[in-house]
Amino acid sequence: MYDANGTVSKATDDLLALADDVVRHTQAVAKYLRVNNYAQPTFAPDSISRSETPEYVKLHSSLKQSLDNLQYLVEGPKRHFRALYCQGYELAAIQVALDFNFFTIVLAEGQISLEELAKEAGVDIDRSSRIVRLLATEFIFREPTPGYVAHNLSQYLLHVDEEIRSTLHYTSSPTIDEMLQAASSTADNVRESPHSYDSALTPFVTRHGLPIFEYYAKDSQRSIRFAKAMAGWSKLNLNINALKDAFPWGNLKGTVVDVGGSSGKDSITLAQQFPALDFIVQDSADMHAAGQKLLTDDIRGRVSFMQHSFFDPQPVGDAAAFILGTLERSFERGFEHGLRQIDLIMLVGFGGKLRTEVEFGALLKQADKRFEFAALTPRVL
Ligand SMILES: C[S@@+](CC[C@H](N)C(=O)[O-])C[C@H]1O[C@@H](n2cnc3c(N)ncnc32)[C@H](O)[C@@H]1O
Repeated sequence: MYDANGTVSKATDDLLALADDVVRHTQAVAKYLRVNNYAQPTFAPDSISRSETPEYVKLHSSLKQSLDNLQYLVEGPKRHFRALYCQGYELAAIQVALDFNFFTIVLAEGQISLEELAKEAGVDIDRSSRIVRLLATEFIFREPTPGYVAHNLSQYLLHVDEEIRSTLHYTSSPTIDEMLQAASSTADNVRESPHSYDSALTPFVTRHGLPIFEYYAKDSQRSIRFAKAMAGWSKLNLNINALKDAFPWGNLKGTVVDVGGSSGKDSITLAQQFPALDFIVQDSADMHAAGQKLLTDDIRGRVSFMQHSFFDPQPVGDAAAFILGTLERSFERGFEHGLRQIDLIMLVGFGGKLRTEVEFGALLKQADKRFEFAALTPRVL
């Protein structure tokens, strides 16, 4: 199977050796949690949080790599494709559950009969039950007694966190037809322009007829959901400690400009931590409407929103720093799957790509030679 450099490693090309690796890495994870007084994960519905320290992320990544290799070796390519091929149908089930509010109808406590769920959702019991039962195999719902549905860990998270629910919804819902539909037009888009691509002709444009942010500019409701989805996306991906630690924010004084900062989640988090700094979040008015709701009293006076397009000259001339929010870090083998997914999201939605540190530095210099590259924050872990 594959080692840290992505090459085939003889040492682990053996079922029992891989199983040993899994045990060894699991022991390391459990020990780290114990020594640092973190709770051990359980299947209890509210066992949601996991440590976000760089040490934990590294241990988790090693374990995951061994688990993935072991699973692949056990199932082989036929079963692997069988599972991959069916993922679209699982997303379809999630779409129905999101559109018909299953995640809010099934409460965080107790259980509800499938009949009642179907009635409240306004969907027949036959299809409601089938959707729930497929999602129960994905740790989303449970059927503790026949005919009754209760939350599982993932449903609990979706029930209590509207931002994460929005992230899932904008990615997968057919009624707000966005990213999943755009992704399904990727091959058509490549056919339209097989040898080059740019931000004007993305799979999103192929599918929806106009670029993503023009699409949002025409629809306030979807735009606000997108802002919430960005906040949820940060929660799913961002190692907030890494963002805080990646740059000596404490040494700065003055104003930090968060360019294309959406609802300002990054700025809000940093403002809570670094009281000497003010933040200006630049984005569209709809993103700001969503951001205003996230402000807490302790930082209200230090985080402001400015409607500004990054294609126009930067009006804040004396900023202490600029945050260019969609930075991703260069690949590390353990994170590669998640990063490669982001790379495709960038292609589908924006005609963009994931850049390594070197590529990003070159891009900044191309924009203006006076830019100094300060730090690349690990955003996807
Ligand atoms: C992918 S989101 C990233 C949000 C946030 N920076 C983060 O990293 O989570 C890109 C953001 O850029 C904003 N945006 C797109 N075109 C823009 C423009 N011309 N000027 C300013 N912001 C823009 C979008 O509204 C959106 O909020």
